[in-house]
Amino acid sequence: MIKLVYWIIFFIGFPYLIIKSLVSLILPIATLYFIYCNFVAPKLREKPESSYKGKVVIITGASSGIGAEIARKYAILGCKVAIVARRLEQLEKVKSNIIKDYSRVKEDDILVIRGDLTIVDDCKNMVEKVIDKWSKIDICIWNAGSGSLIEFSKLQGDISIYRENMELNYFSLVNCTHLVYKYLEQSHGSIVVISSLAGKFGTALRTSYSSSKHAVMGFFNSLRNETKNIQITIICPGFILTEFHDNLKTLDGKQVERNKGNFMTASQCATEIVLAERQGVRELIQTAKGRVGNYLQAIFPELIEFLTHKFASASVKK
Ligand SMILES: NC(=O)c1ccc[n+]([C@@H]2O[C@H](COP(=O)([O-])OP(=O)(O)OC[C@H]3O[C@@H](n4cnc5c(N)ncnc54)[C@H](O)[C@@H]3O)[C@@H](O)[C@H]2O)c1
Repeated sequence: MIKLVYWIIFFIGFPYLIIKSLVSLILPIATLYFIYCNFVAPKLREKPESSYKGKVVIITGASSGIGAEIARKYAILGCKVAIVARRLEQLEKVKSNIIKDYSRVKEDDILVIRGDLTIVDDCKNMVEKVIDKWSKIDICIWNAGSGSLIEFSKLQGDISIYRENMELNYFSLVNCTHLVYKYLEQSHGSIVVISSLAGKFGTALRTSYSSSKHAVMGFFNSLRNETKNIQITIICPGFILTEFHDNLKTLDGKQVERNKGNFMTASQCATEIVLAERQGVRELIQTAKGRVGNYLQAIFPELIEFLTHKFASASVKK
């Protein structure tokens, strides 16, 4: 009988005590670490608004949506802003609206550059123009991007949409980063990459878009390890109210109908992006569901796959 009691203490009592003390030690430490990393450290790192005066910022895809709003935020901070996209008229409109709304932003503070970022010479021209005008580059916001919704099994022997997504969402960023690298090293500057939740999770209909955003995140997460002088911030927005959804490429070329009721505004999205850059955040996932999903994915990938599959089946049907 006494032996049995010893055995119970040995096999249940001791493990119980060890686990309990570990939990009571590890849980508070993990919670404090989480709070420090997510709330305290970013505040401590936050660059003051005044340090942005005169900084040179390049923003790609600034003719609409998130890019246009980011341009506005940096211009208000007193930066010199180069806005880049293919549609010159739209870019001029973005520029004149900013100048009209904020009298302290002058004509000379915003440089409009027309360019298709999938064309290497256009990217070179973009960098040359900025250096000619302001002789330095401090922040690059790689925002231009396009999406697609494709059911893989319906492809008819043509993967051109995959190449187009990759060309703009991945290769153009690699090329532009290569071109600005030495300037950013000199200025100890920043790169902000607008990825997507699709860069963190794979979901149905997004084999093309999601792979291009996964690729770009892989590139910048690796590059971060090669440089000490350049800050790299990756942004993963959820659904944002922009033209992006009207321009999604589909196999039949038709537009996709969407209920946009709960989409975040481009202005809110841009405010969070600029703050993330100021606070030196390495990765910002812009929705609560996305943040929880990201933690769960590391521990229970099957659960996330089950959930994404469930939601995706509904969207494939639609
Ligand atoms: N809107 C969303 O729900 C959402 C969600 C997650 C991620 N994103 C990402 O945010 C970024 C900005 O998208 P948005 O929502 O503002 O959409 P948007 O369509 O308003 O903006 C895209 C911008 O990229 C420009 N662009 C497209 N192709 C180009 C090219 N070849 N050369 C130069 N410029 C080009 C467009 O002219 C436009 O200015 C994209 O990278 C997109 O993948 C958007």
